[in-house]
Amino acid sequence: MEIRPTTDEDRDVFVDTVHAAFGRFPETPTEGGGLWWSALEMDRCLLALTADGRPVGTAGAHSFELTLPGETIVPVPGVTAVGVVPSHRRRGVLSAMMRHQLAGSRANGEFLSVLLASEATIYGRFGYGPATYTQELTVPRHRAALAVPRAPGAADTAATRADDGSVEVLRSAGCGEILEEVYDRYRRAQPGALSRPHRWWALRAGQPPISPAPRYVALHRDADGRPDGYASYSLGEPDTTLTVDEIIATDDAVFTALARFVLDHDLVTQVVFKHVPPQHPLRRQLADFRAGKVSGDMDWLWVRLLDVPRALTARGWFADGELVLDVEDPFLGEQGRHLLTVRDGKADCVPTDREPDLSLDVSDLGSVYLGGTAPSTLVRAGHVRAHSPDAATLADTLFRTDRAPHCLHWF
Ligand SMILES: CC(=O)SCCNC(=O)CCNC(=O)[C@H](O)C(C)(C)COP(=O)(O)OP(=O)(O)OC[C@H]1O[C@@H](n2cnc3c(N)ncnc32)[C@H](O)[C@@H]1OP(=O)(O)O
Repeated sequence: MEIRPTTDEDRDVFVDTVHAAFGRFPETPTEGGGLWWSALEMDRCLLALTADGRPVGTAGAHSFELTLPGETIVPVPGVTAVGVVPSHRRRGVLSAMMRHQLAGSRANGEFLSVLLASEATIYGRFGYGPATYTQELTVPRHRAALAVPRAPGAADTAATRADDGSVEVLRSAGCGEILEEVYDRYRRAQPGALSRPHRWWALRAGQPPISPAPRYVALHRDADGRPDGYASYSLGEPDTTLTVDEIIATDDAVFTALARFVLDHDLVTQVVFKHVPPQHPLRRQLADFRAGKVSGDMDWLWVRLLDVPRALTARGWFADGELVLDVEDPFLGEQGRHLLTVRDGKADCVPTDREPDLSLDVSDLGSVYLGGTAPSTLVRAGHVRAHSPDAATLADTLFRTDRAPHCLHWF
């Protein structure tokens, strides 16, 4: 078995092999499928070949930026197009490609790696843990009224003040540059969010509103006319349903204005919001709390740490304290005991021989890293070992973030 990086000349054979692994035939370019492949960075893709040169496995990576808690922005490989053809599975082809890819990412100086998992059972063994979650919310229109904010003075807070901006309906085909700019501003402030490289928008490679699939876009502008949010949506699938691909908003009031816009839409019986952060206040804003039904709930971004001290010192922290973490990385055959010291929002992380507070697998550290999973949940699940009664509470306090992570970029 040979694993080698690809070049532009390999694009067709790479794409063909991915399709064979997923049991699909190539999509026609009119559906946007062909465009999606055009965004692949062939110098970041790998092909696994048999001794006689037949391609049997693929793995790729996009060069993204990830926003960490504290609004630090770091480069990450977004692992994608992973597949092994059915005739060659369970012989270690993926394991060999993962090893190759992780070594390559480290050589690039990347200290985190991220992916979206087709199955939740695949990537834990390679050190990835689910780190962000997303929900689909379905709201019948006849129960969609929003409540009047109850808090004294609520009319003046950023989240609930009356909207002094405006909404204009456009078509996604004609406003890509505006969406790109708004998305970029949003993702820089949202922990867990990934960049959408300019190339993607220019190639229209991705899911709506990036792809050429026809979409309406409700574009929100502030009182000065500057775009500060949008909702990309389609009508009528199924009949009389308005489906929101994504609401991108630079603050809560803009999100509310856009939610109000789609919930008020005529000739619609229900609104499906495809991506709502699990802790989002939208359900609380409905006058009828039960009107917002969680119709989908899943993990989204999986995170793997490639360099524990660098990763822990890169993110922002919101409580002072000390914690000793004993981290096992069985896939890479590594183990390290780290003293994490947080003061004034910054962490120091050094090797130590002090007794650990927590013993954990690197995949579980990936799960808690962005603040989307409390360490105590993994202690209660039996995956992380707390060495004292207070250790889990201390870890919860330290890893907690000012804003829950969320990612809705598909790749
Ligand atoms: C980021 C992305 O692109 S997600 C897309 C992932 N791709 C797919 O889902 C396409 C369909 N599936 C496939 O192509 C293949 O089954 C793959 C890529 C998931 C696995 O490839 P393989 O070469 O069979 O994996 P490999 O032989 O290295 O398996 C390593 C270990 O993982 C386990 N494993 C592999 N796939 C799975 C799975 N789908 N579910 C559970 N365990 C799995 C194997 O049993 C093996 O365990 P062991 O070490 O205890 O024996």
